[in-house]
Amino acid sequence: MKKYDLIVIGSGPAGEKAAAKAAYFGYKVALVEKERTFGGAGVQTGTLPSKTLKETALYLSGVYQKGVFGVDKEIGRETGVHDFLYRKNVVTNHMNKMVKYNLEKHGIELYEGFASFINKNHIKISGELEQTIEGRFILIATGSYPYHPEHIPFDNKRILDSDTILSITKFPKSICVLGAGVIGCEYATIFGAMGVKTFVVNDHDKILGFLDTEVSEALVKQMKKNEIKILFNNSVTSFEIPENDEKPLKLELRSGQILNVDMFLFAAGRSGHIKGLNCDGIGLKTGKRETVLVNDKFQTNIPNIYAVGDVIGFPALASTSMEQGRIAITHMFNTADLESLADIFPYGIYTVPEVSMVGITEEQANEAKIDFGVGYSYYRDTARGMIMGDTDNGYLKLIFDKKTKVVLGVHIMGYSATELIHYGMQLVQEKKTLDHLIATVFNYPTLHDLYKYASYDGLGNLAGKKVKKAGELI
Ligand SMILES: Cc1cc2nc3c(=O)[nH]c(=O)nc-3n(C[C@H](O)[C@H](O)[C@H](O)COP(=O)(O)OP(=O)(O)OC[C@H]3O[C@@H](n4cnc5c(N)ncnc54)[C@H](O)[C@@H]3O)c2cc1C
Ligand SMILES: NC(=O)c1ccc[n+]([C@@H]2O[C@H](COP(=O)([O-])OP(=O)(O)OC[C@H]3O[C@@H](n4cnc5c(N)ncnc54)[C@H](O)[C@@H]3O)[C@@H](O)[C@H]2O)c1
Repeated sequence: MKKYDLIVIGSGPAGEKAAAKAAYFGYKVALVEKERTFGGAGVQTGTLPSKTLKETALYLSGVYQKGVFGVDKEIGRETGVHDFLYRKNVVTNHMNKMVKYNLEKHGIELYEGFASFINKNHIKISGELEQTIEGRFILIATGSYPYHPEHIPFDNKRILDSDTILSITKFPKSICVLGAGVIGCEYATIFGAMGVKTFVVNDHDKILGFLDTEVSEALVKQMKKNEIKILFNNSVTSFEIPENDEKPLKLELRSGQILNVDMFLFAAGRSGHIKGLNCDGIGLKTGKRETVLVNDKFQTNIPNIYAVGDVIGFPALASTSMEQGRIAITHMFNTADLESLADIFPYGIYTVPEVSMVGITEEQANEAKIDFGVGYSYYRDTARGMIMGDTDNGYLKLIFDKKTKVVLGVHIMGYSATELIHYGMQLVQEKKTLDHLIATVFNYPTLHDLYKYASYDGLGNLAGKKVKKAGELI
């Protein structure tokens, strides 16, 4: 039987980065992946496919060219599902090879098959070739899958989840998205940009519940402007699927309304991938929504078994999953480098328009009884925003401590928000002040001016010279 220092289960962002780090430090590593492809939800079904589809939708619809040239680009009649999925397939295939190359380059031994625990050191691999391998340490990085409530008749054709939406063979004229979390909002705005009549059904009165409420409301306004209809405090209670695919699905809502749409996308949560691992059999503690319970070192209740990524639940991001993988290796092998996950990290929502945030929201500042001020700046008021012809009512909002003027939170809605946020993250991490910000020179014209003018606005607020109304949007 082959013996390893470490066996990693899963080749998603968490498993790949952990395996590569352990191998880099000279340990003998095996990685087991149940699929023929590498990269998990990060590469195959989640992060990169959806981000590529967003870019494709922007390109095909010319959303951002409208603001510059003032013309609506009609999505060509001939634009079909093939064009829509083409670039996604190119990116996925390329990144699949990149992950495999990275694992092989580090000398990691790859096993194809389904892994399950025999005991705390032995993993059975089921597949074409059944075998058992032994590991001093085991890392569970099995990710998550779309949760399937019983009352939803998924058929992989028209009633879909975020995995099966990637294999559509026909473009819908209309779609209902259930859930206004990250997946729901991102896909709703992708389909909205493609000119698909889009409905979002959410069981709360707020989309993307963790966002600063003002920003969440600003995104709702933009979605409505892009003709996406959001049905709040509602849900889908029953489904009627006609035999003839040309006829619409009939969805009954909790409110009693009926939606007749071509397609339905479930985007209301995911569960951890622990089925078949035999966690109970070896006494591994698990939690809600099929997650594995870990301590702050990502160690389970069985000391040589660690778990990272989506399978441990929140925050369930590719960005944080990779770091968790690297940190788990630090603790297994005492590499003494990366000890813990940064407590300040950004959220990037790849909607149209993008939204990104770091640090605290107004609601959190109120809850913590912080005496805070706010400062706003709008894309359209910057030279770069004017050149771009901002069509998103994009803006940046700073939240700062009134006494010290230290920046506590940055919130951006608009073009490239997920890129622009990183400067804001540095400000929050390093506790920089508004004075520091206005003394900083940026390239001109760039969108970084947003930071400078939000600072001036904040300082104006402090001095009682407010000229803009808070949260003002066209
Ligand atoms: C639609 C969508 C969009 C997203 N967008 C973003 C984004 O923009 N930014 C971001 O940071 N995050 C995003 N995420 C989240 C991100 O994809 C996940 O957080 C990330 O992929 C988790 O990484 P992981 O390695 O834990 O798991 P996964 O990527 O799910 O990988 C787990 C791997 O383990 C394998 N596996 C499972 N069980 C076994 C077993 N028993 N034996 C062998 N192999 C097994 C699976 O086949 C899979 O390859 C998105 C997710 C979705 C669904
Ligand atoms: N850009 C990103 O970083 C990104 C993108 C996509 C996904 N992800 C990750 O994937 C995870 C899962 O995302 P998600 O959007 O599926 O889940 P989620 O839990 O974030 O959102 C689910 C939404 O659906 C609503 N909902 C739940 N049940 C409902 C029902 N029966 N009827 C109506 N509405 C209902 C919830 O109120 C919530 O708003 C996220 O936690 C996130 O970490 C990240």
